[in-house]
Amino acid sequence: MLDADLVHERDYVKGLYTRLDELRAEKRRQLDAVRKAGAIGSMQNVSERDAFAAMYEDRLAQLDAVEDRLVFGRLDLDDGQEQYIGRIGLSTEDLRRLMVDWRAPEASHFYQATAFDRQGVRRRRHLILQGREVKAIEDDVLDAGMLDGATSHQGEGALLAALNSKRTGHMADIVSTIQAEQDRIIRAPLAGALVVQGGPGTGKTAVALHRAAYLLYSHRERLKSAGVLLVGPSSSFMKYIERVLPSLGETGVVMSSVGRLMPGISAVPEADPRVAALKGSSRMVGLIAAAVANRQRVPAGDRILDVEGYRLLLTPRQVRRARDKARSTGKPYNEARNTFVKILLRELTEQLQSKVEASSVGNNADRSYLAEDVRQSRDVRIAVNLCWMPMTPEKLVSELFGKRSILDAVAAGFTPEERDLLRRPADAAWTEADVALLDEAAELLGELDATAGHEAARREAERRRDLENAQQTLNNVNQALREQGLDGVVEAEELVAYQQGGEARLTAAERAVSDRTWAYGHIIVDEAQELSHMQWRMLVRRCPLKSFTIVGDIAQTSAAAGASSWSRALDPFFGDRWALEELTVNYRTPRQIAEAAARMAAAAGLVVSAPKAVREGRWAPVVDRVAAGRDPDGAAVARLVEVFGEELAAADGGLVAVIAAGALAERAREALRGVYGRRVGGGAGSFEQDIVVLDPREAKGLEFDSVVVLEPEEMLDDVHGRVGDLYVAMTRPTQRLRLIATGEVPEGIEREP
Ligand SMILES: Nc1ncnc2c1ncn2[C@@H]1O[C@H](COP(=O)(O)OP(=O)(O)OP(=O)(O)O)[C@@H](O)[C@H]1O
Repeated sequence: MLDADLVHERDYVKGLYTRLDELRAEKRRQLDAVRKAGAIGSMQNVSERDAFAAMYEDRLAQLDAVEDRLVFGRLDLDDGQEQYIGRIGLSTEDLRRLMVDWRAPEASHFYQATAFDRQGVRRRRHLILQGREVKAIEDDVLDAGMLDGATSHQGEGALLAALNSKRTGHMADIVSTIQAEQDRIIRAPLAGALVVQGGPGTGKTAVALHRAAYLLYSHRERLKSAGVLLVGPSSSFMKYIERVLPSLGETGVVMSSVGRLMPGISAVPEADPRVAALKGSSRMVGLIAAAVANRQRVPAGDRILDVEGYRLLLTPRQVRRARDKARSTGKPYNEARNTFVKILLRELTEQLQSKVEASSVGNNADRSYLAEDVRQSRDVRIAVNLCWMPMTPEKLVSELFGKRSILDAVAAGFTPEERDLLRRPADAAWTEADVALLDEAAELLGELDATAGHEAARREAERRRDLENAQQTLNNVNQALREQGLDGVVEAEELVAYQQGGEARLTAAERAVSDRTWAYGHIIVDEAQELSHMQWRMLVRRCPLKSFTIVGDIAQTSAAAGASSWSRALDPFFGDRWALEELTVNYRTPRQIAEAAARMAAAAGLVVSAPKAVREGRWAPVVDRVAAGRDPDGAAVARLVEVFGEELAAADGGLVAVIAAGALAERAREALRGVYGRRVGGGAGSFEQDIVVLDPREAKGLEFDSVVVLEPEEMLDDVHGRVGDLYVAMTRPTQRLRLIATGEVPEGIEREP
């Protein structure tokens, strides 16, 4: 028999879905009306109608995105009120509130209240839904007085149910079970830099994403036009998290991996850690600056230039004076070049004028064409360019690392070995380490096209005009709707609010990604420990207000140029103006596995903040020792194939990952493909399959039901990786871990306390 509470909640939740359906129907009606409005002639033109149609489609998509687990909580307050908490706010037509948005201030009690600090909450109820139906309810009674005669509900807690659920290859939101320490971080003030340190599985990524949604909700005014940027380590990671924000009703966050922050460039990882370390170091600041300065040259001697048959003289002194004047403008290289060119052209024109006058005595005809003659002269153009070449970041960096003579001229402080590491063929793909250098160069070079600034101003003016037109359209649309008897369906305020919000979404998300110089209102960095000094420079440039949320785990650093301490990484940019918060509970990895990983790390000398695991696992880590024979890698892979059926069975339809370093990963993938065919994916973007083979760096930030690590000892040596890599690999599973080793098993893994 269903108890009365469950019946009550089912009724209430049914009502919420009914209201959601009504709103959807209303939006659909508005959409149809706007489409028809064009036909009756009140709309100004088709593009306006399309703009409004797009607006309603967008609204509908938002309402559709919150279908799953629309509501998840209820608070019973001291004053007798009941408050339902869900993905969005909902009210009745006469504005009686039915459900509070989880990001609203009053919803924070749902996540924060405890028996010791009740915050006016008597009871917190979790509603566990399947489809649209309440399957179970679970109460935290905070006010002891309520326990008398009250029913208590058994069953798996909402949190444990979420943690035990099968992984899908895409991250899910945690909005219904955010824990208090996470909630405090999500709702932390916008200003300043907040660093969130936490061991594996503590929900750093989840917190980062929910914080993005929270900030956009509660600081919409400030962030709507500047936007929020969320940066992750790789494109596979961005793919893994891409569904979370839409499920929270947010589509306005710009998401990018560090390798994609320069518009038009899609970088590959830097294969050689020594190169990554060198290109990430602060020494590159001086090198790039020197490379830029090197492109301004004073000729060794006088040059004779032919202009329309007249011989003009360009002296080193002239060039030096023009260069110094241009530099003193303080403008970037390409913009200062305009000053340089103007000065030289003027001086050469004066020379030409004297010569022309000397050769045609008494003729004072218009000489204005002379300046044009000088400008058009091939000799002059070559001479000016040799002194100060217009430059793109790509050309500068490509020639710096591609031409030995240029590198030797500017890299005095670098050893020959270091110069060898910096060399790259001109046609090589740009790497993630290069991107930060290109950005540094772009900053020093400025716009290549002198008219680019004007172009931006023109676009801005156009955008403002569009906005005004849109306001005008608003009135027309309402008029059109009224004519169809739909009076009042579209509120003017609603449309204006949408227009502002919609316009912001377009500006922040679409304009920002194509503009290197875009200044974001806030930047959230995930796996921040991986960033090099040069990458930090690139990010800080994109948020002059220095409003940052920085999440990561120093112990998981694997990038050669990554951080070994927050202070060392951040002090150069934020001084002591950053606050540190810590997450202390591991929600992913079962206790036995988390402890083995922490013991291994400690034995290998890595200091880790090992969080407390929230769950006991069904399995201790399985260690499989295999005779190495003549081909150890072959033996490990053979064993993998042999036991893989067992792992699939244990994962019971969930995801199984094989993590191996270097060439071994490729071999394992081939072997598994031989047996499981297309079920086996590898590397970035393959998480639709239920078997994935990855190297530890690709596995960063991801999780799987079951994980097999091949040759763990190999991940500890410097060739294949660092302790952090094995630590990352071992902490990916939500259920089960197996290690296959032909040699030593790293110390600490097998020893139970
Ligand atoms: N409050 C929560 N409720 C439910 N699940 C949670 C909660 N917090 C974290 N999780 C889950 O724990 C797992 C780990 O979270 P997340 O990936 O954000 O951790 P992380 O700290 O970024 O880990 P890592 O540093 O190892 O990559 C995810 O499956 C996430 O959904």
